[in-house]
Amino acid sequence: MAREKSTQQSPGIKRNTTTSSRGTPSHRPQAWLLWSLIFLVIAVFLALVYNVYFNQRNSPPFEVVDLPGRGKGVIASRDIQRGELVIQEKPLFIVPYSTSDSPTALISHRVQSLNDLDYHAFFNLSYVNFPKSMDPEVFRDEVAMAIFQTNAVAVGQGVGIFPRMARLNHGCSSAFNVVYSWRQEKGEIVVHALQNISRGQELLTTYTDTKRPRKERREYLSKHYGFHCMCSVCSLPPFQSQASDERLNSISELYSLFSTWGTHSIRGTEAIDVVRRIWTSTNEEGYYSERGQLFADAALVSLSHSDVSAARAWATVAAEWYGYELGQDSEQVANMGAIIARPEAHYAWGTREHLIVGGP
Ligand SMILES: C[S@@+](CC[C@H](N)C(=O)[O-])C[C@H]1O[C@@H](n2cnc3c(N)ncnc32)[C@H](O)[C@@H]1O
Repeated sequence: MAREKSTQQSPGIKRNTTTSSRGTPSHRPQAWLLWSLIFLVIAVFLALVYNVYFNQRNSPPFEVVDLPGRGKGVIASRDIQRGELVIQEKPLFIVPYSTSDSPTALISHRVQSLNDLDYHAFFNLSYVNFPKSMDPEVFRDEVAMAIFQTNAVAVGQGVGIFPRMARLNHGCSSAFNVVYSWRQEKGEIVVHALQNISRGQELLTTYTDTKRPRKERREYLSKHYGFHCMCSVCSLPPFQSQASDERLNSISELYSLFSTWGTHSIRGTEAIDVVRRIWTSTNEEGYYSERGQLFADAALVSLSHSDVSAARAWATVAAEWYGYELGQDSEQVANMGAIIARPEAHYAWGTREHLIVGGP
C-alpha cells in the first residue's frame, strides 16, 4: 500500500517541489543543502584541529624569556614528551680544539666572516668573565672571545656556537631535562628531552659531568660560567644534599669499577652486576643521562661472553634510552638494532670466555 501511494503521489509531488515548503518531496533540495552544510562544518572543524595539531608539532615547543638572576632561559610553551626533539640547529661556526694562532684572533676572524643576521645573533649572546676594567664597546675581539667561552659546545673534532641552544641554562644531576648531541653527517646539533617536561617548566641542559658532589660542581660552574648554582639539586636541604652527593660519588665509583672489565680485572658477571647497581642508584638519584651508553656497554660485555639472550636484552634497553637521549633516528639506536638482530655478527662476539652474564 505504501508503495502504491507513493507512486500515485509522485506527479503532484514533482509539481509542488518549487512552491511548497511542506511534505517530503519539497524538502529534498533543503535536505541536500543541510547535508552540504554539515559536511562543510565538519571539514572546517577537522581542518582547524589538524592545523592546531600541525602547528603545535612544527613550531618550537619553547620560548626564550628573561629569567631573574640567570639572564635569558628557555621555557616549555607546551608539555614535552621524553625523547622529543626540541632543537635542531646548524652552527654559526666551528673552530678546531687547538690552534697555533691566537684564539682571540681566530674567533674574531670567524665572527667577522658572519653575515649581518648571524653577526647580531652572536653578539646578542651572553658572556661572563670579562674584565670590568675593559670597555666592551672598545674591546670587541675580547667580547667575542668571552661570548665564545660562555656559549661554545664541543662537537666532533671542534667547538661550535649554536645561538638557539646557547640559551639553555644549566642544571645538575636530576635537574637537567634536555641533552644535546652532535650529528656529524648532517653537521647539526640536536637536543632531545630526557624527561617529560611540563608547560612552563625551564629546559635545562648540563654544562659538565654532574656526577660529583655539590661543592665541586659549584666551584667548576662558578669558575667557568660565573654563577653560583642554585638548581633544584644544589638547593636541596643539607641532609638530602648529602645523600645526593653520596649517591653521585657511588655512581662514579661504580662506573670506574665497571670500566675495569676492559682490563680483565673483574669478570663479566660482576660487570653486569655493577651495571644493575648503577641503574638502581641512578633511579634513586633521578639521573637518567648516559643510560643508552651504559646498557650498550652491558650488551658488549654480554656478547663478548657469548651470552646471546643477555646481549639482546641489554641492547633492547640501550636502544630505548639512546632513543630518548640521542633520538630514535640516531646511529646508536641503529647499532643496537644490529646487535638485537644478530649478536653473533658483532666484532666482539665470543672474544671472552663463554659465560652466562645475565640480562637486565
Ligand atoms: C650558555 S649561557 C645560557 C644562557 C644565558 N642565561 C643567556 O642569558 O643567554 C650560560 C650562562 O647562563 C647563566 N646560567 C646558566 N645556568 C645558570 C643557572 N643554573 N643559574 C644561574 N645562571 C645560569 C650563566 O651566566 C652562564 O654563564
